[in-house]
Amino acid sequence: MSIKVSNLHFSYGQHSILNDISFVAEDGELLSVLGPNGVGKSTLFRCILRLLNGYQGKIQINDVETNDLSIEEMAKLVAYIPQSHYPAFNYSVFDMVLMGTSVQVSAISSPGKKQIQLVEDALERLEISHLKNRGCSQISGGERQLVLMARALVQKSRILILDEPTANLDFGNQVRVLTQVKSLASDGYTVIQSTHNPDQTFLFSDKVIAIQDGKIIGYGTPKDIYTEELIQNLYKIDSEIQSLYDDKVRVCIPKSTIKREYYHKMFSCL
Ligand SMILES: Nc1ncnc2c1ncn2[C@@H]1O[C@H](COP(=O)(O)OP(=O)(O)OP(=O)(O)O)[C@@H](O)[C@H]1O
Repeated sequence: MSIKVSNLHFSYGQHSILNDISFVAEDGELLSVLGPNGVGKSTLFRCILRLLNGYQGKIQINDVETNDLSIEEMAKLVAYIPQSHYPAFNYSVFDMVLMGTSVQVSAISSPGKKQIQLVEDALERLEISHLKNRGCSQISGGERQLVLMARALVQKSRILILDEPTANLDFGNQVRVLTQVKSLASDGYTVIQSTHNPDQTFLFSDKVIAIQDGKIIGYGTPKDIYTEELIQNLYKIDSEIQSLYDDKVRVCIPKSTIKREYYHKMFSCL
């Protein structure tokens, strides 16, 4: 299922945020959105999810404009996974995930065997079945992020939008969550995520868009766009990008963190 954004402009009042944003995310693609704080990544997601109106341009899912779809139709097509947050109610993990099936059952019927099986399958897929009877406020941030992903999976929407899925997670949980995100894309889901980590973006994404000052300043495969110039333009950081393992990995090193003489010694022998 493809999602296509064409010439999108959005402003909060007089404050222009998104300026002529165009990109496509195809079936089975993990597209990452990079950009500094406050650049408009969440605003872009809110436009796609129809939580914000009043934008100019087109947002299409499989060539149908999202404005022509009802909220129910949108929920069947797109699942949103917000940044991990502390839940207001201590629902069990099982119940929290079960809530994702509400798109498939009518308002007056209760979830049946099919929905319960869906929940069991999603918990198993994300390797969190052992947590199913725990309260959502009694699990870790990383586990909670996986619970939110399981809830999105049972919604059975083929497009997943994740707002900084690894925010506040330790390194191990970041890798676990991103590995699951990547595996969902490999299974044919169309996945769009925002992120603040360029190295991980390089490692896990199929495509990247980089936004600065409301405009796309980089769009393509990670290999094409992950450069020192991009890091300078996005974050105003002078960096050295090192390529490892036949360019399967790139690591960004801020030059200011390396002592001058050590820096020269280290890189003159490469
Ligand atoms: N409801 C709102 N009304 C007015 N301005 C807003 C509103 N929501 C966000 N903004 C502003 O719009 C800009 C973009 O915000 P947005 O949350 O989309 O950025 P972001 O790229 O997701 O940031 P971050 O990486 O920090 O999460 C910011 O300057 C923010 O202050």
